[in-house]
Amino acid sequence: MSNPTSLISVAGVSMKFATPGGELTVLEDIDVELVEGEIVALLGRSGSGKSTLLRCIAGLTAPSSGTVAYRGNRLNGANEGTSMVFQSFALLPWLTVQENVELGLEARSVPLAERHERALKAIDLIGLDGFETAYPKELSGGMRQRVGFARALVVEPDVLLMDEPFSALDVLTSENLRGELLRMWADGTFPTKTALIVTHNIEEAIQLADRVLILESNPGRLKAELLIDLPQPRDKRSIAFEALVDQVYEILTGQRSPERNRPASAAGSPFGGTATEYDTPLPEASTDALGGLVDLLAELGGQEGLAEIAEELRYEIDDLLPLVDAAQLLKLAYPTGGQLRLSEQGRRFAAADTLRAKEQFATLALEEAPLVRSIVRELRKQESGSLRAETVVEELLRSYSDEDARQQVDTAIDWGRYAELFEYDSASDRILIPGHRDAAEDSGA
Ligand SMILES: Nc1ncnc2c1ncn2[C@@H]1O[C@H](COP(=O)(O)OP(=O)(O)OP(=O)(O)O)[C@@H](O)[C@H]1O
Repeated sequence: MSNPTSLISVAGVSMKFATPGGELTVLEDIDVELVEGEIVALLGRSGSGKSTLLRCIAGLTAPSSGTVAYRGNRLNGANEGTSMVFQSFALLPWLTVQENVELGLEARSVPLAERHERALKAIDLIGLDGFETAYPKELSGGMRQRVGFARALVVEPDVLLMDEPFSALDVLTSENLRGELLRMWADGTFPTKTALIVTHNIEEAIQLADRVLILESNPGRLKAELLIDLPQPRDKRSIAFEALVDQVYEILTGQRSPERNRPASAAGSPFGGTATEYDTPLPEASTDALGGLVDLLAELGGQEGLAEIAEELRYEIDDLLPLVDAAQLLKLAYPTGGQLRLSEQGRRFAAADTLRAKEQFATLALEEAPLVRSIVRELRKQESGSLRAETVVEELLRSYSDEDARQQVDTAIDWGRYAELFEYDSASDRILIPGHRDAAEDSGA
């Protein structure tokens, strides 16, 4: 049997962006080969660089280093062999369904009559006949995304690129659309040779793909590749499917590097702390949700599969994994083999009354959460016993984006308030040592 034709070759691709603190490496040394006849899923946490890699493959962004080639030819601009389906549908509201679908062909200078004919065929294929003259606002989310698919497929691309195409749809609609696409793929009517789908939904990746590529974050590196050789249609309740889901959770929660991908030029840490403090970001987890997770685990006997927890809570990985990271950082629980297990600390925390739980949390936060510790230390140095939250954000801008820096401070405030290590006055945006509210109001510093 001859080897399948290689359509896309990504070799040594890295991507860096400039930030106020220096360069941020988003993708590092990625090698990916897409061959004819396969569906590949690219899975990773939010911010791991999935969309950036997809944009490099589409030729919409040039990598900082490395190459992307289509059928052996290195890209130098848009990749003519691909078309894209977006999470947000990206339809033009003033054009009808048919006109939106024809757009893809217009960009490739296809004559008018042929455009009409091919658009009607794509509309028919994707189950949109009857809606040719409708405007996007008249359509449900599912129908709008069908237009997104028809517009991408009308050019009959060698490689269909999909950026979380189902994540804006409700569960039933996305299930239905995924099922239809798989049926077309199986009976050979799907007019593309290969498909690459970006997703953060583990079950979706395993349901659709022949191969799942897992990207790790900070920086985005290829962490693992899983071959999924289950026959289609795949039964999500089967033991083999569930075992694969557990395996992905295990990979995603596996030994994470404590070193943050901080910009190369950044040095030092907030308020003169150590480099390690600077490099350990707080996971975006509220104390409420963290307490809820620990309680749930305790109710379940101290251990449960991450997939089962996600299902129970109806959480996506981007909801659950920051909580798991926070529980792990604070030594309340730890992931092992796709399961989450309470530690002795975690058991005590779950069993404690509110006051004791807060005291325990305060000790853990001071020991394990560097930013909380830095803030407490800095507050003690201030005569007013208070500090502008924005000052902390500014310190963090040396190594985080604006949004991430504010999120770090918001999380630290939530943790510190719950632990009663400090208070926060939203009107003045000041963090205060408990009991120093009046002093801060007087000083105005
Ligand atoms: N043009 C840019 N300039 C600076 N930083 C950028 C730029 N584009 C992306 N980033 C950063 O690169 C990182 C990866 O972004 P990307 O959108 O590729 O991740 P993702 O895995 O697709 O995330 P999500 O699942 O949230 O969409 C993020 O931290 C993002 O802020």
